[in-house]
Amino acid sequence: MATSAPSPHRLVGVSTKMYFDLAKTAQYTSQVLSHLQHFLPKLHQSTDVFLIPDFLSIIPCRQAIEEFNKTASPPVPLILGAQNTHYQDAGAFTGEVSPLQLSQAGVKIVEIGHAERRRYFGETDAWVVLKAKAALRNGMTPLICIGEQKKEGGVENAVEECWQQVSGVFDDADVLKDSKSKEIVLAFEPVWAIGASEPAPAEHVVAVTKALRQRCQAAKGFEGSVRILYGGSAGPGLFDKLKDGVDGLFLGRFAHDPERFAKTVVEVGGGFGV
Ligand SMILES: O=C[C@H](O)COP(=O)(O)O
Repeated sequence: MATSAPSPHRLVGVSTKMYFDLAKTAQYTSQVLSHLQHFLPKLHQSTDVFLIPDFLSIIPCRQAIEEFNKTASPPVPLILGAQNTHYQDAGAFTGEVSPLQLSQAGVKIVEIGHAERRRYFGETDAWVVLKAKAALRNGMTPLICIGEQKKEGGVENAVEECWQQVSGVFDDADVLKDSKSKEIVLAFEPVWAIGASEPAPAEHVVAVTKALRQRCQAAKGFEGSVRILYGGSAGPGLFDKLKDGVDGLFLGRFAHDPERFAKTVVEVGGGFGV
């Protein structure tokens, strides 16, 4: 069930978008694994960490994680994600990537409705519903990105705009039907804070995410669980200011340095006694 407070089990991750080439992604993955290894076994107990590379890097990343974990004890629990999915499992959809194949490739979490996909590729709220269902029926967690366009509208406007983008998922009585996964993750990413020099102000993020959590709770018939992340110029030093509202962070550019990413993971995880 959607709960009224952030989950004690936190979630933090990075999307490399289309920033890295194949070699850089491979190098980055192995550096992230090495950094995270220092925080075992506490990492296991409190925090889920995900890495969302480009599509072509998904299988090499999975292999790199498997290879690394042959000698890591306990294994580093790095969850693999995808930046998008089609909503059908198979068919005549040239150039698209099937959610069935993503799950077969080892993907556990799928980004849906990112602001860049909405802006450049026309992704709609209706597609978000279909894609969320596609992820869930294939055993993957939908990571649904929502966020208001303009900074000036304040909290109320942001909540309305965000809820409009995702309410179709919570209103759909069948959303969890046939689903192997029962969790939805929302990433609150104000469009104006993505690719910016600094994140949205903490009081804005906390107010909006608290209100969104209430909406999720009030959604009739939704029996799954919800975690809410903040994304948009997130990096080290931020989580503590947001922790009354969010369950974790979703990073972009400010995770490109694997050490800074690991530092952020430690902060989100509550320090791991470091
Ligand atoms: O996918 C991640 C978000 O869009 C945030 O990206 P950013 O931290 O580079 O602004």
